[in-house]
Amino acid sequence: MSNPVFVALDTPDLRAAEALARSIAPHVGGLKLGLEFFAANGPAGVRFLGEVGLPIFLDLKLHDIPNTVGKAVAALAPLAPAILTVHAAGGRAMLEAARAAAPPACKVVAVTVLTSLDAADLAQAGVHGTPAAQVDRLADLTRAAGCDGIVCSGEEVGQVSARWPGGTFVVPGLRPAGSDVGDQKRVLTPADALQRGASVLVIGRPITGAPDPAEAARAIAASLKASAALPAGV
Ligand SMILES: O=c1ccn([C@@H]2O[C@H](COP(=O)(O)O)[C@@H](O)[C@H]2O)c(=O)[nH]1
Repeated sequence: MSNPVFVALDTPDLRAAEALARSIAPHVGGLKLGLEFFAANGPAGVRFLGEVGLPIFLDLKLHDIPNTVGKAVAALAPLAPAILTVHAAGGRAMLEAARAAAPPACKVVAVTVLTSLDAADLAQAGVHGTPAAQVDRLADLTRAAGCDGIVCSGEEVGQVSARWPGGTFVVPGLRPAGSDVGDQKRVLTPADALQRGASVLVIGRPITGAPDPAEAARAIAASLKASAALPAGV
């Protein structure tokens, strides 16, 4: 993957998503479509944006019993996503069912600890310890289930990528220095995350909410090159 940035098109508006996608396409490596977009536009919307010509990351964060998740993944397979998310907390059998039902070319990655959560949030949910410890536990479970990688924050990607050679490490919660973090709690800059071992950089509002999204995407790509984190020519 040359340009690791997948832009999160978090909008229910199909035409707005298309316009954004086309304007930033030269500066990103793929499009991430999540719950907001999928709830409004469904599989037809995914096919429509597929015509932009960039890899599609379906971020649906599936989390249910193994039978249900397996069948949902099978139903999504004709959309040929490059990446698909499930929740690692769904357990080993659910992760195995997702991997078995996905096309071989689709990377199935499991969300460990959402980047909008910190240690206090985890404690409220009965998980005591640091986000980093929980990410490690769920990464081990995901790997044992045969999935391709995980979603974690930039704070954990260094430790977890060192433990899992060949894994795919998807990192959201990315903010260029000085930008608004919004609802994210575990954040890092895109260049720092890449240098720590991220494979895929998920960036939404810093691009889509910018006055000039194409310029914001271009500047982020330039920051990756400047930090020597991205191969020349990208
Ligand atoms: O732990 C996670 C998992 C997924 N996301 C998704 O990434 C983007 C982030 O958007 P920003 O606007 O850059 O904050 C969004 O689509 C989330 O659903 C995440 O943030 N954290």
